[in-house]
Amino acid sequence: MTVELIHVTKYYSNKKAVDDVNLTIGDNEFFVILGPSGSGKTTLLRIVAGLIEPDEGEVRIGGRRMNGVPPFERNVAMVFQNYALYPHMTVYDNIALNMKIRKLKKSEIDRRVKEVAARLHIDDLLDRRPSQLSGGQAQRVALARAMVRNPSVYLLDEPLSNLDAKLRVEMRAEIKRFLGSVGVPVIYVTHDQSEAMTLGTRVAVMNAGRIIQVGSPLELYERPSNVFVAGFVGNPPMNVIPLSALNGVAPPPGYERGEVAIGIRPTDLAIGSGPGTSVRATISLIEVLGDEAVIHASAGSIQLTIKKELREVAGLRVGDVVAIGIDPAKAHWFRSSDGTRIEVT
Ligand SMILES: Nc1ncnc2c1ncn2[C@@H]1O[C@H](COP(=O)(O)OP(=O)(O)OP(=O)(O)O)[C@@H](O)[C@H]1O
Repeated sequence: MTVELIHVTKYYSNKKAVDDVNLTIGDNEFFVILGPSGSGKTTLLRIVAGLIEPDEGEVRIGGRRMNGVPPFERNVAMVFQNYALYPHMTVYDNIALNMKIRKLKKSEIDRRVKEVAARLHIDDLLDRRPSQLSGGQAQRVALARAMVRNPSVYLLDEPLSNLDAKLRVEMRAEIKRFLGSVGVPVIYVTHDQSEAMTLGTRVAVMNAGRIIQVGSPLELYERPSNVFVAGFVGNPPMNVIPLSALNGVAPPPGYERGEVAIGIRPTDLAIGSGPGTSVRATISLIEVLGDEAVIHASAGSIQLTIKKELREVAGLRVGDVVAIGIDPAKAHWFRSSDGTRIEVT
């Protein structure tokens, strides 16, 4: 089964919430749509589900045109941000409902509910109602309900957004384990780049209704196609500095200094002099993140973010003036005019 979106556009009033999206998502793909709030991710997912009709373009599932086909005929399983469990039903009945509607045998329903509940460690919760569940338990019930269905495609809309950090990481692993090899496309929407990078076999970065770049997590990280992707993928974001503000680094061949910006990942900056050039900067903030630290420093109008292992920077204090080494071999280059990437070979 593949999911194809061909020139899909959706307007709200005269604003394009989804703007000419073209994607083909294959079997066995765990496809993540990553973008900031309001970029059109949910609208796109709902178009695949059939909950919203596009104004232009075509949706195909398994090669069949789906425009005008109601959601229940598309055989998609959707897990919503807020779980959308039926409050008056037990966990068991919430999971079983779709199979009851499809008139499966009672014994078969019972077998499948118990099997999926055991896999998701919710087998002791089957008699409870949704109001008696924690967020993480409710999330697993919503997932279980989707997983008993053998759908043509799984659609998940920020299913982990209500969980605390620890449970989110645990659930991420469970989702990857259960849905990573189901043999049908999984489309997963998130605004969290670390979730996208750990879950996705491919990731589409979306902004203002448009797909900005599609690639593997590594491709997006190593070759962001523009400044937006460079700033959205990777934590903390890449440093992007107009070259006119930086002495000692030459622009790429064929460009003037004023035409380009240099991008350097926080992990690629050196503290102290390294290969390349260096700038003197004053440390304004030190954030300790477990065994790593993020140092914020300013050099005139330039703000820099540097990420290092904690033990490497243990002696530094706010207010210290340090040399920050910028190695052009680690640089990404972007056109100042439109933010697009310049390939330097
Ligand atoms: N029913 C609607 N009527 C009018 N505008 C809408 C409607 N639904 C969404 N929009 C607008 O369409 C754009 C895309 O919204 P959408 O919910 O798809 O974004 P999103 O990327 O999923 O955001 P979030 O991460 O905040 O859920 C936004 O500008 C939003 O305000």
